[in-house]
Amino acid sequence: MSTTNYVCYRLPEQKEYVRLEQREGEPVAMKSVKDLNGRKGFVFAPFQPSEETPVWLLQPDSIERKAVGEGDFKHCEEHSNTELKRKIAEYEKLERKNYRLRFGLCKTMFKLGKVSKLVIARHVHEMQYVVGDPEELFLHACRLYPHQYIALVNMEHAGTWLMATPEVLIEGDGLNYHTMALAGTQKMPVDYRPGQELKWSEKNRKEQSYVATYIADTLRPMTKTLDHGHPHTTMAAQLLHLRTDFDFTLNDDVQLGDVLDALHPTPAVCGIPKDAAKKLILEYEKDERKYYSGFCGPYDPEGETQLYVTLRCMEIIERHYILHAGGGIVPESKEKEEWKETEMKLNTMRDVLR
Ligand SMILES: C=C(O[C@H]1C=CC=C(C(=O)O)[C@@H]1O)C(=O)O
Repeated sequence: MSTTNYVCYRLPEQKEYVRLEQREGEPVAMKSVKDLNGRKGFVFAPFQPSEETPVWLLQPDSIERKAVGEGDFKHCEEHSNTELKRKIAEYEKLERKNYRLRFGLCKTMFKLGKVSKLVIARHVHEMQYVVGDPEELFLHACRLYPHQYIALVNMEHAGTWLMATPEVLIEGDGLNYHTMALAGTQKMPVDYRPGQELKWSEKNRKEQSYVATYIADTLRPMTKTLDHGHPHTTMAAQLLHLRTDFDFTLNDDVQLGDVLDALHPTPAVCGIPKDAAKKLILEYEKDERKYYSGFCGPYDPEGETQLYVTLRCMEIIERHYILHAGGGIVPESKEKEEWKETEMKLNTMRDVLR
């Protein structure tokens, strides 16, 4: 499927999307986020850079702006094969058991004092849908989720990924930058009005405050100015999250790649303390996260940068889709509720398929 190197992205609230293609040569593969210093292009970075999953930088020789339009999406067909259905049911049982085990392990790590927050993720194989054209799926996602950042990344060596994410990692114009601490989740009530404030549990507030504190502590030594607002409710497809916004300008000797290297991965996708949490995640989700919970978007330290965290996403592989979603676990978390939360997050991509 991934024979050409192209990306399509649509910023929140926009009616147009951008299609970038690199026909000459290959996207640059980098070993670390810091290697972005002095470069520009479209970045596709993994949770943890490695030989198999480097940081990619696509440098387009074709740039098109196109209307999303109305369009009529032909939904993916479902396989009717009973043997496949039996396999899927078996797989789902195993996946449920596996999550329970990892949640238990998380609680042990809290008791041992190794971590105080850990994001555990699920990597779910959906095999019952017959694959459609990824660009059609992208357009369908744009129409379904007008308030999200939608991106389709198709790179020969990274595969084909589609996302509808609410989380900005860094956006700015070369001078003024913005980021957000996004965490805590609840289902959006049917009568929810945009801007409406809701009650948030102590558990959700704590989960989000870890992210806000981490961002403030990380940015403080790198920035000339740093301002932040209060945690408030924000929408993401069928869900609500808690969010704190940060605006900042960089110290003269700090480059944007250094800031990304310091920030990523935030406790919204990793944990606290960062190194211990990352070590546990790499131990238990070694080959699975890949580009999920990394970041992607246009990057130009002297111009426009719009980098988002790769959440509510799926990898499209010839015969099936691998959907990814995780959630922050703290000692107060309850297993069944956390499982339900990951199901709701997975539904963002499932709803694009069904
Ligand atoms: C890790 C994910 O979401 C993060 C962003 C918002 C809320 C989150 C939470 O409530 O756990 C996560 O930190 C995901 O969607 O896979």
